[in-house]
Amino acid sequence: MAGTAQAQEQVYLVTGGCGFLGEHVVRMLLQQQEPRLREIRIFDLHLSPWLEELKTGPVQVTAIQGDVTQAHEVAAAVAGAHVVIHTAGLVDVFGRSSPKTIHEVNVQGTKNVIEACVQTGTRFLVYTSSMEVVGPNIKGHPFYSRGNEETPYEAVHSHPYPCSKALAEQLVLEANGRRVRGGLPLVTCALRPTGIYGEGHQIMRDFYRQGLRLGCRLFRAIPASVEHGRVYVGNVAWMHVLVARELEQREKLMGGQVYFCYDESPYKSYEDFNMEFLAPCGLRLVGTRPLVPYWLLVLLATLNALLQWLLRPFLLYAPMLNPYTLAVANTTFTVSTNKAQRHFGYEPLFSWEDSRNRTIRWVQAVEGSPS
Ligand SMILES: NC(=O)C1=CN([C@@H]2O[C@H](COP(=O)(O)OP(=O)(O)OC[C@H]3O[C@@H](n4cnc5c(N)ncnc54)[C@H](O)[C@@H]3O)[C@@H](O)[C@H]2O)C=CC1
Ligand SMILES: C[C@@H](CO)CCC[C@@H](C)[C@H]1CC[C@H]2[C@@H]3[C@H](O)CC4=CC(=O)CC[C@]4(C)[C@H]3CC[C@]12C
Repeated sequence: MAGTAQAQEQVYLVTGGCGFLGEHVVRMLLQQQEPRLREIRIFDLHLSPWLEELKTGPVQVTAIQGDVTQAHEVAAAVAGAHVVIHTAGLVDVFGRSSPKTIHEVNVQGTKNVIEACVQTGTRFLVYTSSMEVVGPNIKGHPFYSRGNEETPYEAVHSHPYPCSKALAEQLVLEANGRRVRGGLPLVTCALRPTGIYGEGHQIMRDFYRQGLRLGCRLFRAIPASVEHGRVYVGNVAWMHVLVARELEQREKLMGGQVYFCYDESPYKSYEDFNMEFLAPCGLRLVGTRPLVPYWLLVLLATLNALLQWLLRPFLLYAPMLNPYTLAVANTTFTVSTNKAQRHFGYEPLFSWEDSRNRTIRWVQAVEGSPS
């Protein structure tokens, strides 16, 4: 009996568990049948209907509607959890939300999660950071090609999203070793995905819809030579699950560390990579070189930013193209590292072929193929 109680003792909390990545983390935790998992708590501002179907399995699934900016709500959700996987965040590089709101959710929300761990005695915290904490910086320095966690880069930000992710990551790493209730040290680490793709990726869906509107075409805007790191959502989720599992055994090695999320996805430009999925769904990318000169794109992006500012009192104008998204899309950033493999034995769970097929099937199922 004691063995059974011991075997099923752990409670995991996934903040943002109804988001694009969060849903994959939750499903992965259940699929992998974490041996000691008794309960998964899903804490999100908006709860999704699919949660209901998960409630019939052997692991208790508890949905908690809450806001990470509210310290008391976070503390109540964290109390009694062994591990917190903090994926909740406001992902906004389009200017939909104010900088203040982005800061509140991403920075204050993360502070609340850390303080809740300390107050309630939760020892293990996995934070979903981002490649954006590195760059591109405000000085316009090129990102790096095939970089790793040690590659030097002057990370200086002005855009609210990367600023907030960088600050939050710093808080999480600095919290490593703090004494939690009961006297034991908090063990934290941060995972930095590059651009995530896969089932549920809204921007991919937006590009697909845009292509359909344009007669099954998309027009190349970024040179094919600018490579942008991408990683499959299932592998990112798997990395989170592995880190959560291994943190206790390897706290000395993993505590306070950052890990880029990587897999076998090929190095390509943002647009060429998207075509890996959109071409089998009937779209084509027009042009082997950008059809619009770069200076014109910069001008359009600046105009969009100006229009957004002018129209803000009346309506929300938030197009995909703005100076920041152009800078990210137009600056090479790819990672090549095996730190996660060395530190906690990570190998991608999904091959590139599998990741690609799953994503294609999702685009086809969501939208239906054009005739
Ligand atoms: N999508 C991407 O390419 C990348 C995302 N990330 C990070 O991964 C994490 C998850 O991102 P996605 O799944 O793409 O975003 P998402 O927007 O799909 O998911 C975020 C989830 O957080 C929840 N949330 C937002 N504000 C909240 C609040 N105040 N209280 C409670 N829950 C709240 C949302 O309801 C949503 O379910 C974020 O922290 C993001 O910064 C990092 C690198 C790349
Ligand atoms: C210039 C346009 C012509 O088609 C293309 C614009 C594409 C952009 C909307 C995307 C290009 C790169 C993306 C970002 C990148 O993948 C890294 C990210 C990490 C995160 O943590 C959040 C999302 C994002 C900022 C992602 C957002 C969309 C792009 C800027």
